[in-house]
Amino acid sequence: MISNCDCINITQDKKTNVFYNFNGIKNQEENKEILILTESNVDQYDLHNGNRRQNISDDNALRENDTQTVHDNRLKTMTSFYKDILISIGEDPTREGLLKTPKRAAEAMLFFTKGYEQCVSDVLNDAIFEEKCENMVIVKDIDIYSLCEHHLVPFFGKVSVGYLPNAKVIGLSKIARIVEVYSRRLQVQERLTRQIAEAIQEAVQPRGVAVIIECAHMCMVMRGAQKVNSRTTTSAMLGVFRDDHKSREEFLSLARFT
Ligand SMILES: Nc1nc2c(ncn2[C@@H]2O[C@H](COP(=O)(O)OP(=O)(O)OP(=O)(O)O)[C@@H](O)[C@H]2O)c(=O)[nH]1
Repeated sequence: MISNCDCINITQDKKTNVFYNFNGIKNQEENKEILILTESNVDQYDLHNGNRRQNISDDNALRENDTQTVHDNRLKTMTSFYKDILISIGEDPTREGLLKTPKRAAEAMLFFTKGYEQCVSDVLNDAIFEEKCENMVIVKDIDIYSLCEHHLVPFFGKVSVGYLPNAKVIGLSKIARIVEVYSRRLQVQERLTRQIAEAIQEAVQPRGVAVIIECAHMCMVMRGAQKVNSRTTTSAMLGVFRDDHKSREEFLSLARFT
């Protein structure tokens, strides 16, 4: 903490040198007032572009350093907001069926966005192995559930990830964990696709990475355009997969996208 005024603390993120302020409830343990990002510092975090978390070595998830007290304060604040939402839609939050709903909804939202609690380097856990493998590795049909950042409603589907190793392989489960870190955040499908590809590229420096995602977006199904059967496919091809159509074809055929 570098300065303190009545109800706002200005804090410096040591990794990025970014200054940001929190408002809210006192954290007794650390004698800091820390609660929730304000609108002004969301820009500083470049949350919309996800730029701050592009680089594994500089990946610093927004809620990664939450203490239990900060987590409890988030939950308390969000519960109160959800109660207001119930009132705003004309409901009675005191009726029996809704008594616990604000807290449940707050817990659910924190779960849906739990990717902010982890960064890629945490989940990798050094599970990178030296291996003389030159053939394509594909992990396919990984289920994903994410939240569209425009409407805060779900999009979900499957992701397939392939890479051509270059003397190093990554623990298979870590591919699924990387997918989880980035999908459990507010997202657009294109950025999610790119972030997964770039994280694997950075982790094992393979000859190429291919990521393909197919999702149904509830913002297009349940509201708006209401196109129930629409699916969105996005891909990110890096290295050999971008330059060599045979490798790309092999990936698409093994991942069953052709
Ligand atoms: N490219 C992209 N667009 C998305 C994604 N998720 C939601 N969107 C789009 O974000 C857009 C937001 O458009 P707006 O016109 O600002 O919002 P809106 O009035 O709710 O739009 P409609 O959905 O057309 O009713 C919509 O076209 C959504 O389909 C995504 O993952 N990728």
